[in-house]
Formats: sequence, structure tokens, C-alpha cells
Amino acid sequence: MPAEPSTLAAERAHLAASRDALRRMREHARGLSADAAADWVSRQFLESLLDQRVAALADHPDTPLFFGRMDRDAAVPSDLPDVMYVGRRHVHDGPEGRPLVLDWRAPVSRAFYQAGPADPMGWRLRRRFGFQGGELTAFEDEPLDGPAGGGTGPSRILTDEIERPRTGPMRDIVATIQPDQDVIVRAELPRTVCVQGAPGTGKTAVGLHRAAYLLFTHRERLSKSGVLIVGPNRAFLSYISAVLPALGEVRVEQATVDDLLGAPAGDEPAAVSALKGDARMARVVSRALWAHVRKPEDGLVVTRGASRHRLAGHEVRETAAALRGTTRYGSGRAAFAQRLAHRILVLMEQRGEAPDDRVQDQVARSAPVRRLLDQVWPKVTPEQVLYRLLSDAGFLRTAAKGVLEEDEQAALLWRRPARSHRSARWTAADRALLDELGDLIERTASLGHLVVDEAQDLSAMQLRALGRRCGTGSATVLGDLAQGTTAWSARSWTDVLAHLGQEGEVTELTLGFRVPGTVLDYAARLLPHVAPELERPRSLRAGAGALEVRRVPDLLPAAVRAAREALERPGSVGLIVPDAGAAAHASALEAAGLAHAVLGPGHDGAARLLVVPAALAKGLEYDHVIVAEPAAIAAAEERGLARLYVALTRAVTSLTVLHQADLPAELCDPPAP
Ligand SMILES: Nc1ncnc2c1ncn2[C@@H]1O[C@H](COP(=O)(O)OP(=O)(O)OP(=O)(O)O)[C@@H](O)[C@H]1O
Repeated sequence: MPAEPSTLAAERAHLAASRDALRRMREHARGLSADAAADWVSRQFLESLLDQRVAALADHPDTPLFFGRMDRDAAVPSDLPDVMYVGRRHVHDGPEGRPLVLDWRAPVSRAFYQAGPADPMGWRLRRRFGFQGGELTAFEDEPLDGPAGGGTGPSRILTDEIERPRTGPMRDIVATIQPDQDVIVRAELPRTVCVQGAPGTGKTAVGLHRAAYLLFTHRERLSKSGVLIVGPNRAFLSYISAVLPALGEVRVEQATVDDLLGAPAGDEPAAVSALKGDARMARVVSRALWAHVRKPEDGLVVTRGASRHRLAGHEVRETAAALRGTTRYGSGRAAFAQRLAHRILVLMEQRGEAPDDRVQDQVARSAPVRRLLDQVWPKVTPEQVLYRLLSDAGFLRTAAKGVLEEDEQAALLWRRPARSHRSARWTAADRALLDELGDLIERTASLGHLVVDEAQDLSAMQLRALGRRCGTGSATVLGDLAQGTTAWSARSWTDVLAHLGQEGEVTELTLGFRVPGTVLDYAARLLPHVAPELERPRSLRAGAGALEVRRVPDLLPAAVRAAREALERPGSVGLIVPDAGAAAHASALEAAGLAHAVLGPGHDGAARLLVVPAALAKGLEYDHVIVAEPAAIAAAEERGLARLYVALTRAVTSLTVLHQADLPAELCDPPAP
């Protein structure tokens, strides 16, 4: 990295000037008063806004204020500044003053990520800065006016950033977002984007930066409607939790599907979950719900004072039939009562009475209308409907006729039904069906934008549940078909988008940042077996010497030894083991006196050495990874090879594979080049 002293000194001076300006902006914000507010409530609101503004202007000594600079090509006429510095937020010199640093999300900053010799976009030079603990220590220049395609390999600052040892949660990548990633980050708000990407291509990072970009660009709209990040489990959410706050976005919700739909209380065979997650179930539960609306047998008689008003049976039937299926079940019920009451009102008027709207409401709430309502359009809860569907063979048969085969219906029925819907132990797949029913009864509110990570693992019914939550908004859908580990994992992104109910385009990220080339090639031996339609991933870094495969006579002592060796190097260490082996590995580490934590579904385990059950490894990464007993990981579940592919692609610097048993055959033969 060139580091000319005079240039470095000038850049440091600009950093110092920017820090001073930021301090003045903070002081100015502190000096603003909420006194002008008209009342107490507005005053509180204004005060909290001002507090937030001051907090947003904090200068974190370890976080560089800018990470890049662009120099304009003077030969291209433009009103752009001659030089612009790009950083995490705007910094200007006085209220009307010149910008010292531009926010990376501003439209003009796009050139920092997108300009290249093929299209310099009016700029001559890109400079990236290297920092150590907030100190500007290096820079790297990239001429944009040279010949296209004359690159010199990956930027040293980029590879250093990737290889910087991990100690805590995921970091932002704002300084080094790559052009194809930037296109996704800056996609317009109404556009739903779906990203297929091999392990470590930056899908999660891109999704989080897109959330930050959209919040900056559409702040007012999205602060009302909301942005939600959906991830596979709590450990993953905790791992990514620091990225958005580091980018200044503290009000983005993060949730798992269980958080949204309700935590499961029971379990069931994967085949049953897969069936319940099938899109055909949408029809079955809809029919089950609407089966509760019965054909009215009788007419309606309402007595008011001395008068009796009568609707004939066919009139009641017409009213119900006109509404059935045209509204949500709940609003249909309310509308049925109102329409009956309206017809009674018309009868009153025909008799010369002059009832007003209040009378219509009174009639709608009267005992005879309520009785009829309960008979014809009874109030039901999602739990009551699903309980009946899963416990009453006759009811299920009617609802599933022509949709599910007989053996499928038999598989759905509970062997031993709970005593009532209240004591039913709903599974995760049931939760999605309950959510579907809930939405058929009453519309689910939509957010402004949803980022769905590891989307390949969601069932059609879960995707429908998420789709409802962005029904009037848009989504960023991220995943990798090769990492699908559930019995219902998606085989195509077109299907995923269809279940979500979103029109969107599928883009692919193909360059791996996390995993060194040798490790990625090794893991890719599994690809023809887990997702033959996908291209082999490429890595940014060759990673010579990063992979070691050891046959060992005794697994546990070998794992302890490998962990001890890895701990001698800087960075985090993940010991990925079959789920059933986590306790044994933890005991072995304990006995050897190696401090560690065991990753659980609900927590991230703060320790440098982590025992990671294979089922929880998805989305995570460690500087050094030890995978203990691939054959056992592969054999533990139906899509065990995909699980193994996930485990083998978690390493940033080194992967050590330990096996006492034979390796899975699929991992032994290198695929044809
Ligand atoms: N442009 C980039 N600059 C620096 N680091 C990057 C860049 N893109 C991705 N990374 C880093 O690469 C690693 C992998 O990124 P990320 O977890 O987003 O990948 P992913 O595609 O979601 O992986 P997986 O499918 O395995 O979950 C992270 O450490 C991330 O910070």
C-alpha cells in the first residue's frame, strides 16, 4: 500500500478538520431548544428528536469518519465538487458550509462504488483509506481514466478488511461494497429483489446495507410503515445485530419467523411439516374456514316497539350469499349484520317510519340478528378452525377434497388429538396455518419493507405469512438454494417470489468474500449432489494452506488439539459438530481447560472458542473453523449433505476437517473440472 508522507499528512488534516466540523455540528444540535413547541407533548417529542440528532452526530474514535475519496475529472464539465470524501454520514463546515464528508447513501456517492475504467462517471481517481483504531494509516489509489479491464487483482484494503480477525458480531462493509452488491443495495424501494448467492458472497451484508440505504432515502415513509429483518434464529440475529446501529439505524426490528408467527410448542415428523407447509394448504384452510358460514334456513323477525319486521328466508340467504367469499371472514360477519339491519330499515321506511343510522346499528346488535349471525356466520378463531381440521376426519375430507390425496389427509390428522384447541401443542408448521387463517379472518398489517434472509429454508405457507407482512411494501429476499436444509426447502426462486406474492427479479452474487478458494473448492465437491443446477462459486482469495483434512484415531482429543492450535492464531474459532455431539465436545474442551461457549438457538455464546451444533451454523462465520466428523453431520438428517456444505463454508481463514469415520463419498471425489 503506498503511503506517501505528504499525501498522508494532507488526508489526516482533512480527517482532523472533519472531526472538528462534526464536533461543531454536535454543539449546534445541543444548543437547539425545544422551547418553541406549542404544548407539552410536542415539546417532549421535539426534545427526543434533538437527543437523537445529537446521538447520531457522535464521533466514535474507532470508526473512521470517511473511508474513500473521489477526484473529479476536470475535463468533464460538471457541477460536482472537485474532490469528495465518502463516509458514514454527512459532515459539513457550518450550516451552509461546504460538505467535508458525504453520506455513502447520497446519490452522488454512488460513483464511489460504481465508477470504473469502463465508465468513470466523470471521476478520475478513487482513493480508499486504511485505518487502524481510528488513525488514518494508509491509502490506495485506483485510476479510473486508465484502460478498461487493466485491473491489478483485488484491493489490498478490501482483502485486509475481510481478513481482519473477527472477535464479535458482524461488521458493516460500507467502505468496500462491490459494484454488483451496490446495485442491489440501491435498488429502488418499490422493487422486490431476490438474491441467490453462494456462501460468503455477502447476501446478508447486502440485505442489511439495503435496509440502511432505504431508510436514508425514504426516511419519512419507512419510519411510519417500518422495516423488518427476518433471520433464521436468535443466534443469527444477535450476530448481525450490530451492523445497522453502526450505520446509524437503530430503529429497525429484527425477528425470526417464530417471533412473528408464535413459538412452536410441539414437534412432528418432517414429512408432516412439509405437507402442512405446502401451498395447497392455503386452499384447504380457506375452505375449512368458509365451511363455517352455513346456508340460512329461516328468515329474520325483528321486533321494535309494537312493530314486527320480517325478512323471508330467501332474503337472508341472498344477503349471506352476496357477501360470502368477497371480504375477509371477520368483516363479512360484521357486514352481514349491517346488511340485514339495513334491509329491516328499508322495511321500516316502507311503513312510514323514519329510522336513522343509529337504529341500523341497534338492529344489527339486536338479539334476533345476533342469534342468526351465530347460526349462519359464527365467530371463529384460527385455533378453533385448525383444531377441527386436524382432529375431525370428515371435516378435513370435505376441506381437502380434490386438493390433498387420501394418504396426505391421513398424515395430517392427529393420532391423539388434544382435548381442545386451547391445549393443542401447535408446531411451527401449524403456526403458519394459523397465521393464514388469521389473515383470512382479519387482514394482517403490512410493513414498508421486509428483508428475508436464508429464505430458501421457508415453506410456502411461511413465505405467504411473510408476504402478507409486506403486501403493500416490498422485500429483499436472500438465500442460497444449495444451503436449503429443510424438508420443504425451495428449489426455485420463482416459486419463492410467487409464494411471497411479490413480483421481483432474481439476481446472483457469485464472488465469495468469506471463504478462501481452496476451502470453497473443497466444499463445492458437494454442490452436484445438493444443487446441481448452480454454478461453482468463486472466491476473491486463493487461500493457499487454508484447508487441512485430518484422519484421526480418536475424534474428541483431536478436536481439542485442533482447537488449541487454532486459538494460538488471532481471531474466532468455531468447532462445528453434529448436533448430538455438542455436549461431548464441550466436556472434552472443559476437561482440557479450554475456555469456550456452546452456541444455543437462543443466544450467541460470547467466547473466542465456540462449539457450534451444525444445525445452528447457517449464516455465521469464524476465522478458524474445525468441522468434526462430516459423515455424522451428513447422516443426521435428510438433507444432511446440504448441512455439511453449510458447515464447510463458515471459515474466513482456515478450515480443519477431522474425521474418525470415512468421509462421505461425495466429499472424496473431486468433480470434473
Ligand atoms: N464487499 C465486501 N467487503 C468486505 N467484506 C465483505 C464484502 N462482502 C461480503 N463481505 C464479508 O464476507 C463475509 C460473508 O458475508 P455474508 O455473511 O453477508 O455472506 P452470505 O452470502 O450471507 O453468506 P452465507 O450464505 O454463508 O450466509 C462477511 O464477513 C462480510 O462482511
